[in-house]
Amino acid sequence: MSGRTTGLTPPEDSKAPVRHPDAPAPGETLGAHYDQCFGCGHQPGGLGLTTRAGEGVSVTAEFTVRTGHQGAPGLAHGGVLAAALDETLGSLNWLQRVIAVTGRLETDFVRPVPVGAELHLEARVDAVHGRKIYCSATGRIDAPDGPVAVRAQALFIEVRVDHFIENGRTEEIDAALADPDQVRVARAFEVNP
Ligand SMILES: CCCCCCCCCCCCCC(=O)SCCNC(=O)CCNC(=O)[C@H](O)C(C)(C)COP(=O)(O)OP(=O)(O)OC[C@H]1O[C@@H](n2cnc3c(N)ncnc32)[C@H](O)[C@@H]1OP(=O)(O)O
Repeated sequence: MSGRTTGLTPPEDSKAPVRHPDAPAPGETLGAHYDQCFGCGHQPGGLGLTTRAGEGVSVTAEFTVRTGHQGAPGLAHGGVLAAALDETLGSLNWLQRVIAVTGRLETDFVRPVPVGAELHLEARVDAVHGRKIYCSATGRIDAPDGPVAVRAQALFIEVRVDHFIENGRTEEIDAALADPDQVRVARAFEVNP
């Protein structure tokens, strides 16, 4: 394998990640950050990922590959697997109480994942440098210690809630801002909203 790109290598003066004191306890299920989210929301075509807080700044998640997730016959689409990794990595936001979005996501597809398989994902923050959050994730087939199917290295960039307000379609942003549950979730992510 060719190894990491420089964009995913934490600078030498990076800091160790810090779990926020108000982060959900290890084992606690993390809710959806947005009900319409393809990854963690509750919509028929989505992944319906269930994520739990882990130790330190880590999370675990599972999702079952369904027929609507196919690329080749009987196998999960690579983009769906990358989305599952991306979503699991995004859930690390809950433990740091920051809002961060994916800047770069590098994925290794190690094994094909059949329809019906349950993908067990684990993600952690490796290092933080200013707004840059360096993290990694692994997806295993059918058990937390099952064969590795996918791996990812990622760089998330911390943003303010304005990132969504300024860039999202007005219709959905207005609905989100009018929804007290959504505002509560945004505040749970952001230390200084
Ligand atoms: C109301 C809703 C509330 C709930 C919300 C919860 C949402 C959670 C969602 C989770 C859902 C799941 C997750 C999802 O799916 S998130 C959805 C997918 N991601 C996006 O849509 C992000 C699109 N990109 C952007 O908006 C901007 O490019 C961002 C914000 C990322 C940076 O633009 P910004 O202008 O702000 O910053 P900057 O350009 O000065 O860069 C800053 C630093 O970062 C470095 N850099 C940047 N990119 C890369 C790269 N590709 N490789 C290597 N390095 C990169 C850059 O060199 C610089 O470094 P340095 O010079 O400082 O050393």
